Amino acid sequence: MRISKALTIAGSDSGGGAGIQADLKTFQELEVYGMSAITAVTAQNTLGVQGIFPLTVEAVIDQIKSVGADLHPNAVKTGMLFNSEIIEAVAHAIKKEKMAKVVVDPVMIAKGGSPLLLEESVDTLKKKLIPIAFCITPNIPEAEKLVGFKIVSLEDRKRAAKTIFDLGAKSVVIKGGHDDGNEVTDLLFDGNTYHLFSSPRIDTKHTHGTGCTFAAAVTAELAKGKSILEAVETAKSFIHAAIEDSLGIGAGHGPTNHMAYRNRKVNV
Ligand SMILES: Nc1ncnc2c1ncn2[C@@H]1O[C@H](COP(=O)(O)OP(=O)(O)O)[C@@H](O)[C@H]1O
Ligand SMILES: Cc1ncc(COP(=O)(O)OP(=O)(O)O)c(N)n1
Repeated sequence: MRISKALTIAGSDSGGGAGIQADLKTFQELEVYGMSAITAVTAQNTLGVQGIFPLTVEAVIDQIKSVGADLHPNAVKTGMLFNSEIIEAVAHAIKKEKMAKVVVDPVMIAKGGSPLLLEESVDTLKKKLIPIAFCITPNIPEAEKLVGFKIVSLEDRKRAAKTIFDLGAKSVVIKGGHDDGNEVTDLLFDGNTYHLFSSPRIDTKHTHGTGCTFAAAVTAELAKGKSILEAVETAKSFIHAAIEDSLGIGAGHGPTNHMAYRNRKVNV
């Protein structure tokens, strides 16, 4: 059996809904072998983030090197990177290990408001990581931080996607969860064409880890050799099912159901 492999370079969420945990669950559900390099440990649950403990640059680099030297991932995802030192080291290691198909989820602030990236590190993200991204997946507030203007209309979103593309990413998905309206629309710009992916908005507070899960699904599909268009299409279906069938656990913003997409396929 020839299995596709994906590496996530991200923070650990003790609550299991976001970060490394969400990524590995998503890889597994999409039949991709998952590997991890942890950048920071968070004490976190559905009520918020109670503690953040970044790892040393050496610890992060050694994990990426170990995976690169032996297991050769077909695609890589980055999530919470927390500070400029970690961003620079991760970008350097990815290049040194010649890792391809890098999906950058530019995680900045958790839904509860806790900063998962230092404000002063946004510039490092733009200069060091975006230029090596095959795909970058900001939500609307993250895209606004990257481009420096407000995104209100679809035209603003298209302009922002092109501006981020011009920083060096090969494709850009600006997700629409933070927009309003009865539909949630994600916008993909592949350098030539703008593609829209819409679904009905699910009325729920259980959306913890949606961004991580979506980007991990894109990464898994790219690892299997799918095109960016196919990967985003599957990721959108995966996250929609995961939100719709959410587990209702925890007293706050609960996680999504990473098993939902598979269960639906099994039951058709
Ligand atoms: N209420 C919702 N109903 C349906 N899909 C949603 C909802 N909220 C987010 N999504 C989807 O989840 C993914 C993550 O979106 P978003 O919330 O913008 O990112 P983040 O979790 O990074 O803030 C996107 O694919 C988006 O379309
Ligand atoms: C360790 C860790 N990484 C990333 C996030 C942010 O995840 P996201 O998918 O954007 O979802 P919310 O946390 O914003 O609901 C995180 N919380 N923890």
